[in-house]
Amino acid sequence: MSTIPIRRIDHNRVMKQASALLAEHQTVSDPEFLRDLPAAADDLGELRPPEPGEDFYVLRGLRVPDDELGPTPPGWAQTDRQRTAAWDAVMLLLAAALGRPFGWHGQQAGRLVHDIVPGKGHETEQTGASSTVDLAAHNEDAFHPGRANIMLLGCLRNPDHVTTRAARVRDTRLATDEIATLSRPALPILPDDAYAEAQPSPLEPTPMRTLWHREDGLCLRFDPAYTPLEQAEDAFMSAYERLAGELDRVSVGVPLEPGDVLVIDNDTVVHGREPFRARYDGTDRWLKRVNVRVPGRERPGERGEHGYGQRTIEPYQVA
Ligand SMILES: O=C(O)CCC(=O)C(=O)O
Ligand SMILES: [Fe+2]
Repeated sequence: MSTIPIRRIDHNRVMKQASALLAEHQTVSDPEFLRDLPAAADDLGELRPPEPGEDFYVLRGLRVPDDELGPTPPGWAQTDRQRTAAWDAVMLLLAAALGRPFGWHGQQAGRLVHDIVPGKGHETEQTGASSTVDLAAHNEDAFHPGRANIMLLGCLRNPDHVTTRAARVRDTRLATDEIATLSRPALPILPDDAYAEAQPSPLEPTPMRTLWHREDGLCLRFDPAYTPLEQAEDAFMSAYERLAGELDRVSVGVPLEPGDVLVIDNDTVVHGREPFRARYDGTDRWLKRVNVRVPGRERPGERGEHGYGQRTIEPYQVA
């Protein structure tokens, strides 16, 4: 259970589409870029979404010319977006071949492609900008009913071979009563530190299910760092700890290399990252992240949740 599924991707084919889009449009935030994206993604050919048994995988084959990237920015807001426009385009092409990329009003200025770099002062947070702490296994944006179905993490740079981790809930072994306990709404999950203006939210926290079911099997909604576990009842807490232990047991280390794109089913897989020491000298680890919605994938138990007032940005439309 410790191997990482790898799917090959053709560098020239993807780059040809990315270059063609960027030749027409200056930046990936052009509305026309997004208008032309679906057709360009179609031309990439079939990209299979994560599926049961392979609900995360690494797309490998893209080559990143390190000297063309420029220095790793000290924070997402300092990214030279012109210089990495090709990689933003690549990430959006892959995302559009799998579903519909979207953003968040409250994250990274609403951008569709997030830059994940270690940030001074954020070392011990439970967010992508941290470094010295173990980033605990979590579903992305678990606090929100509109979170991604699929998440892409593309690696531009990872000089110290820092390991991302992924764990599938369907590999865990839990007792029937533990599954039943975790399938009842119990505790809320609160907005994470990447949503600074949502904290504290004036809205009443919503009790949420940790485990739930999709047509094809068990799913989870898990983010212990933002769950007020001190409010848990004993039976819930022991089931939750069992789940956390099992996720740890089945987790797989994914040391992303430049050009790798990790594709994760955000309903069945949690991800985290080992601690590392940031360099803050322009050579740091640098990932690009895109959230993807798969139309028709409902989470029935979550209808009506307020999502703490956080709103998605969904400019990507398929004709
Ligand atoms: O840095 C990583 O490998 C993962 C960070 C993370 O959880 C994220 O960007 O959502
Ligand atoms: Fe994450």
